[in-house]
Amino acid sequence: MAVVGVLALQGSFNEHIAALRKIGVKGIEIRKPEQLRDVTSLIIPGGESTTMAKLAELHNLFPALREFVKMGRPVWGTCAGLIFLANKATGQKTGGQQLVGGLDCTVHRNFFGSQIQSFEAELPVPELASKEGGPETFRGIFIRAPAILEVGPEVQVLADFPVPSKRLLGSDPSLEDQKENDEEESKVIVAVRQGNTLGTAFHPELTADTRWHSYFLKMGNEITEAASRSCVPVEVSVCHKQPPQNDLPIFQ
Ligand SMILES: NC(=O)CC[C@H](N)C(=O)O
Repeated sequence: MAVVGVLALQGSFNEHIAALRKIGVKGIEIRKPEQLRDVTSLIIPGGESTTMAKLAELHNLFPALREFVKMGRPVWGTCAGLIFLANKATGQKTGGQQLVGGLDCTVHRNFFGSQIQSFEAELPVPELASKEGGPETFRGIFIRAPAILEVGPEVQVLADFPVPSKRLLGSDPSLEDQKENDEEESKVIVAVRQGNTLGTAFHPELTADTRWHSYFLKMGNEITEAASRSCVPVEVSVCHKQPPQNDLPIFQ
């Protein structure tokens, strides 16, 4: 049986563990570097990335987290976790914060505004639906969420979200004069994959739809199978044919 580590310094780690339990997978809380040895994949949850980074520093977790990503183990960052995994973050607090890195993208913190501007949206998720079945869209819960503004060539975009073009002007000074863009729509990226690294700007663990969790688990299977045919693959056989219920919160 797969054992997934969930970084448990702060934020929605319990909700991720509950979502994993729903698909029959054990999630264990990670608070110390040596605990990473016991898991084959890792989820870095949402929360508050500056606080989480300070706690990770305090527990000397950054070198072990970077090593884990470098080894090609599957790692998924949601929201603040996505910020952790980005190679570059903008909109940080004064003094910045340490990042784990590994995901070739630029993430803008709090892109959609403050806590009260948090929102939910149905996101088209073609790759997720083709691999996991179920509805063509996924209900994204964005809580003071970041957005991905740039990705490198090896990054696969799994979901994006429309925003007014002028919303992006502040992030690219060369666009300042394009006032005619006022009514136009652009897109920001909200879910990506690069090899075994997955990032979502929203919170799948706060919905009843476990497709991102099973998608992530299968990323683990892909490398396990490649590394050793003798390993027992993770069983993830969840039926997603019915549209998921909106039954927040799922944490039990
Ligand atoms: N829901 C979240 O994880 C929010 C992330 C938060 N805005 C940060 O910068 O850390």
